[in-house]
Parts: sequence; C-alpha cells; structure tokens
Amino acid sequence: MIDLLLAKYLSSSALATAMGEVDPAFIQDPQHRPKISPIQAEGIPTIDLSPITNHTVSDPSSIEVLVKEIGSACKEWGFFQVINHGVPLTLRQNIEKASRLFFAQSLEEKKKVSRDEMSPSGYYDTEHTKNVRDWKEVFDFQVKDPTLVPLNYDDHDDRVSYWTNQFPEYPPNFREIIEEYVQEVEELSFKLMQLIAMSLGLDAKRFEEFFMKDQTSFIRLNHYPPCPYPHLALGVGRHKDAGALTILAQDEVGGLEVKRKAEQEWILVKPTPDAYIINVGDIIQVWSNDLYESVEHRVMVNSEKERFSIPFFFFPAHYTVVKPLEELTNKQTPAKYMPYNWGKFLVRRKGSNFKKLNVENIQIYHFKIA
Ligand SMILES: O=C(O)CCC(=O)C(=O)O
Ligand SMILES: [Fe+2]
Repeated sequence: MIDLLLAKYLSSSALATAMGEVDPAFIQDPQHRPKISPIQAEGIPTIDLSPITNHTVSDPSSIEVLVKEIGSACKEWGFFQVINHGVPLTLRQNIEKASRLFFAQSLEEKKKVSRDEMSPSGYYDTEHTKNVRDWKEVFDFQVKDPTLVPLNYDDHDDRVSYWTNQFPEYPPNFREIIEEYVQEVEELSFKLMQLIAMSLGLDAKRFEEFFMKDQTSFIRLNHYPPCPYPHLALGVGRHKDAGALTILAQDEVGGLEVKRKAEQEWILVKPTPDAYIINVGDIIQVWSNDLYESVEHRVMVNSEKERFSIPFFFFPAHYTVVKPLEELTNKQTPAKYMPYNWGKFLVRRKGSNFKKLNVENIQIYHFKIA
C-alpha cells in the first residue's frame, strides 16, 4: 500500500525508501529533527484586516489600533495570521485545486516543465535547505514575466538576464488561475507593507518604490507527499525567508512550525480556514535595523497525509540596495548591516537550492556589522 502511494508521488531516489532503505539525503542532523508531538501553545496572533478591507469603515482610530497590532506581532513573533484580508476565497480554491491536479500527474509529465539553473521557474523535486534535501515537490512561478535579474552574482558584472515562466499543459487555464490569484495577493502585500511602514513610524508609502517596478516576487506551489520517516526528515528544513514579506496559504493538514522568539521553542501553526499566514522576511529585518526580525520556521511531514501550501514571496526589484533605513538609524543606534544588492543575493541563493553545497549559503548576518 505504502509502495503504491509513494509510487504515485515520489521520484525514484525517494522510492528506494519504500523498499526499506532510508535515503540519507533527506535525513536531518539529530538536533534538527522534529518532535513527534509538537507544542501546540497559544499560537501566533490573528489580526483582523477589516479596517482596511471593508470600504464602508473609515474610522481612523480602528486603523491606529490595527497598526499597533501589526507592530506588536512583528516585534514579538515575526509571524501572524490575517483574516478579512480581501482575497476572494474562490481564487484561493481555484489555485489549490489546480495545484492538486498538477502534482497528481506522473513524474514524467511534471518534468516536462522542470526548473533548472538558467530558468528557475517551473517544477522541481530535489530542493535542499541548509544542504539537506526537503521532502517535497514544488512549482515556482514568477510574478513578472519576464523577471529582470542579474546574470550572475559577481559584484563586478553589471549584465542582466531574464527569468521566464513555464506553463504545464494540464490542468487547463493553469496560468490564468495563478495570475488571477497573484494579483490579489500582491495587492494584500502592498497593504501590509503600508501597515508595517506605519507601525515603524514611517510614511505609509515608504516601501512602495522598491516593488512598483521590476519586483522579483514569485509564488510557489508546495506539495509534501506522505513520508515513511517523518521523525527523521522535514518537508522544508529550518530557514528564514530572504525577501520582504511572505503570504502563505496552508491547507487543513498542518505541519508549519515557527520558532517562538520568547522561548526559542518550535510552535505548530494551527490551520485556520481562509486565513493567510504572514511573516516578516530578512529584508524587513535589515530595513528596520533589527526592530523586526525574520523568524526561523520549518515544515513537518507526516506518514499518512499529503499536504499542500502556497507561499507568495514579496521581493523587491533586483537593483534594490538593502540597508537599514536612515529614519531608523542615528548616532545612538547606528546601522547594524552593511548595504547589499538584493539581485546578487537572490541569484546566489537560488543557485544553492540546486545542489548540495559543502558551505552554508548566503545569509543576512554575513552583512552584519559586528
Ligand atoms: O509549507 C509551508 O507551510 C511553509 C513553506 C515555507 O516556509 C517556504 O516555502 O519558505
Ligand atoms: Fe519559508
């Protein structure tokens, strides 16, 4: 039975596990393995966005309250859920259905739209996080098609290149379904960036310029097949999101864990129907000069159920120079990071997803001023 399930979902190297052999590529070091009964504590905050999505309400004090809530969630958790967010449920259902139909196809069919180092959009099932293979398969789709990026991560090379999308033949209207959804989630991202800016005491539109033209955002369809050794492997290993903001739709299965700042414990994020999980990425950490932190998270898998999730990664234009904002630094609180070029960082990161490296891939703390 397990063999049949796996045969349906997994690539040949993972299939070896069904024969009783554990593929070492997926095995986490003992200190990073998941706990079988994770803590289900109070959980991340839930924030009601109706003051900005319900157009009949224009009470300035309700916006003030909302901005405060966002500020504390960013400071204390780095993660929160939003409800009444304005993204139509039907669009979310359409993309979730399209994702299930796409991944249910044969590996041969899916590989017709494979991602590679030159064109990192499309299907992929051998991604590594922190040099351990993730128990998942993904489909990536750039928001801007084509997306303008640096040709390589050499700081002295100014040449640019383009990433373009691939579209599978099945399910029909895959591209339109994704594009319709992306438009709404992008709008939500702009609104959240405004609230975050206000919570930092900045002009609401402070961050807009970085995303208006040439944003490098992408959306990912994640599929986590059932795993015969959920105590050894992870769907996604521990990591922080590199961009500005992530807007995640998870299904009802659950498995996302967040490292709680206060206790440094892994907390399971309980699924809430039609809510989105928002997390602050590394770029906001740098812009805010560590007032807000990008929080570590990971994904557990389970032996019976497959799981689907859809993160949208809000990334600025490639030529954005990321550095602590001048408004938030002064003599007493100097900048904690050296400026870095987002496009170069992105291209370097993408490359490390394709192969197991023997060194750690690039992280923001490499730019930290001691
Ligand atoms: O599947 C999830 O819940 C989260 C996935 C994730 O963290 C990522 O793709 O960066
Ligand atoms: Fe993530």
